[in-house]
Amino acid sequence: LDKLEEKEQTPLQEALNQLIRQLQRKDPNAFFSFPVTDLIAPGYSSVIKRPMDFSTMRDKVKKECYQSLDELKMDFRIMCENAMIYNKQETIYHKAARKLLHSGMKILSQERLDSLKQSIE
Ligand SMILES: COc1ccc(OC)c(-c2cc(C(C)=O)n3cccnc23)c1
Repeated sequence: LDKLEEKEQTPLQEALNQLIRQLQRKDPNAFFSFPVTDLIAPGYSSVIKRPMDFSTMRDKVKKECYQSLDELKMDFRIMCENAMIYNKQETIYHKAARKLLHSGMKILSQERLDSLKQSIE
């Protein structure tokens, strides 16, 4: 297919996109929607070696970079931990990241992922 023709989503891609939608609802300020730039966060790229955000996750789903649901969980954890490393504890970003990580780990619990995996096989 050339670039313009949409490819059919695999069951794994559908499950991944559904999880990302559920996780993004826990980020109402959209602090995690797009990559953090050095413009809005001075020195960010020299502190954070593995940047991650929801738009990058969506791109990775589209490019079939994720081979499992657990790989999405790893990127989600990295995204939240990055914010808790770069931003000091008292900042809104650090607090938002801790809260997002907590609620996200429920959405990505082993039980939830195991039952989703059953439905994908
Ligand atoms: C104030 O509105 C926005 C809008 C988008 C943002 O990141 C995509 C952020 C943002 C997001 C972050 C994070 C996630 O560390 N951040 C850190 C320092 C300064 N700004 C941010 C803030």
